[in-house]
Amino acid sequence: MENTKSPPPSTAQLFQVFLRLRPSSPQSSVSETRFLTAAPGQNFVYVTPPQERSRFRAIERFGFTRIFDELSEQKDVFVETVMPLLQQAINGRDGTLATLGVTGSGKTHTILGSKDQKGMTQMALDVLFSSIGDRMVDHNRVDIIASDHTEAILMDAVTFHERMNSALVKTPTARFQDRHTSKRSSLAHISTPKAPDVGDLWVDLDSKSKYAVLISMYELYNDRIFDLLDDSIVNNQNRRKALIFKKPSTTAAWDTSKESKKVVSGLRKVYAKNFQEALQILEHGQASRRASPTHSNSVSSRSHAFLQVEVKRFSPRGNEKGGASLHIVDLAGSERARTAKTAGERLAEAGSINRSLMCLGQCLQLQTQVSDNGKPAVVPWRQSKLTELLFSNSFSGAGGGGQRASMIVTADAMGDFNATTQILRYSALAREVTVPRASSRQISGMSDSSAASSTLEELAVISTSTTQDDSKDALIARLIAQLEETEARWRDAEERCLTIEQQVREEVADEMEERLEEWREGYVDGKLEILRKGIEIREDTPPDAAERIQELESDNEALRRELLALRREALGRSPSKGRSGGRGFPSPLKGMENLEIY
Ligand SMILES: Nc1ncnc2c1ncn2[C@@H]1O[C@H](COP(=O)(O)OP(=O)(O)OP(=O)(O)O)[C@@H](O)[C@H]1O
Repeated sequence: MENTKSPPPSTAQLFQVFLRLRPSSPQSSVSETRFLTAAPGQNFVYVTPPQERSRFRAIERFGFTRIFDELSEQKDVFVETVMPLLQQAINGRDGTLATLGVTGSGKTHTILGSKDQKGMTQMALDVLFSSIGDRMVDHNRVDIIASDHTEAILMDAVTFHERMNSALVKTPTARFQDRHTSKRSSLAHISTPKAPDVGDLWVDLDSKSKYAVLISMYELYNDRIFDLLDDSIVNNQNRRKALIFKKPSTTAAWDTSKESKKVVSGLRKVYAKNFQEALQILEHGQASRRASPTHSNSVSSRSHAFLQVEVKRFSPRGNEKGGASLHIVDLAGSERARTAKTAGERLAEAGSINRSLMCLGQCLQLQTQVSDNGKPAVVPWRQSKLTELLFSNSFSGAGGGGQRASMIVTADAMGDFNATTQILRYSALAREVTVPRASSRQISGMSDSSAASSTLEELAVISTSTTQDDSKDALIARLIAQLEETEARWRDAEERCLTIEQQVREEVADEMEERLEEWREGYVDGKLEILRKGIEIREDTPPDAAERIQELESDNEALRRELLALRREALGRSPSKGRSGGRGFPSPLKGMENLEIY
């Protein structure tokens, strides 16, 4: 990163990237301290990690085309970002303005403004219509305006307004009507914006031409394109039909570009004669847009909204000579499910939003990079519907080269640190990581602002030293100083690595100890359980008395049978067998013949 006022433009750079800081307050923000500081007079912003992280994280510096600090007015932003694109559209080149940022960081505020201030959209329409003035093509000749609009449904603002209103009147239930009208009344500021006045601004027109302005609005919701000016869906959003983004079947006679750019087919295009008509169209379209309250923002946009302002140029006889569009895109905010406390449908929306923004981030990151062969890196803008809509609107089709798109990154200096830094990392045109020379202990001992400003001073010293036109000796001295500086940083980094390693080791040891303890407890409990079960198994159940009597009786019976058998055997062997009172020994079983056996 060089110390120029703006980061060096890259040949591959497609988007100019501006950073806008929104005024933060402890009520509206999530961080307790500021972590973003814009360097006065420079196009860099410094990100200082919150205290609890500063021990391990370096300070980052991001470069942008320009930074608008908290005090910047809507008009300041408009002059720098939209005016060149508006002039470009008048001159026949398409252009895109988009806002990117964490939810609640001020994207919609920038694009549509508030009760007190016009947004970029109202200012662009105001300047456009007041510049065209009476050089508007005859509004009764809608047929000539419609000459090449085979892919669109064209109507004038009066017809559109009538259709929208009659759709509301015909509403089957008051509930839908209420929803739509209450949504519109909450957006009342769109058509009744106050300051700032842009009467002193104008774009240069071709003095021999007449002009016509067509307005269309669509949203990309869950990766599908829906017309926001479709009156048939006023009452029932579920009847919405998704539109296709495709190459048109015919192109205008004046369009000599080799590759015709894709268009959203079947889109309603409303011809507005003046600023007030344009604002009414805008209000209707905005009321149809998906927005829901989330924890992070009470009116969070849940879709990416595209406003297309098509400027057509005609000869005094009414022949179309050219045309180009300015696209103003309000991107839905990236969010963390945990912070936004979303669930169900809201969570699915958030998933789709985050995926498309991730893809956009990749494209933005690659636009500033050069591939190995020295050529600009290929930007994969066709890989998501969002990037295809954004990039093909800006970079294909008719018209020459030059600056065609601007991205305003919005950020809250006291918002979500991680989410904001992530967006800055991929959207910034340049990035530098710096390990502060002051030790982490010194920094954490200072107040936040003094830590940040001392680091800013230090970085400024390092930066300015590189731009001096030194003699060789001075150059050598400077290189030695830089080497020492690098060595010091290296030692510092090594020290921090050792600290982290030590910390990780301690954490791992603690966890192992804990696990071992859990295992030990489990092992002892298991053993005790086994022993308890063993005791239960060995324990004899007391015999039942009836069972015991039966057992003894059967033993008794067996013994009786045995005794009887023995007696018979003994009688059979006796010498006095058959002769009672004979000679010899008296029989041992004498007298037992009549023995009763029980
Ligand atoms: N520069 C600013 N000046 C004053 N108020 C601002 C500014 N930026 C944002 N705000 C206020 O902060 C609130 C949130 O802003 P906004 O709705 O524009 O956020 P967002 O980025 O569009 O959010 P989401 O992505 O959820 O739609 C609004 O009340 C808005 O008025």
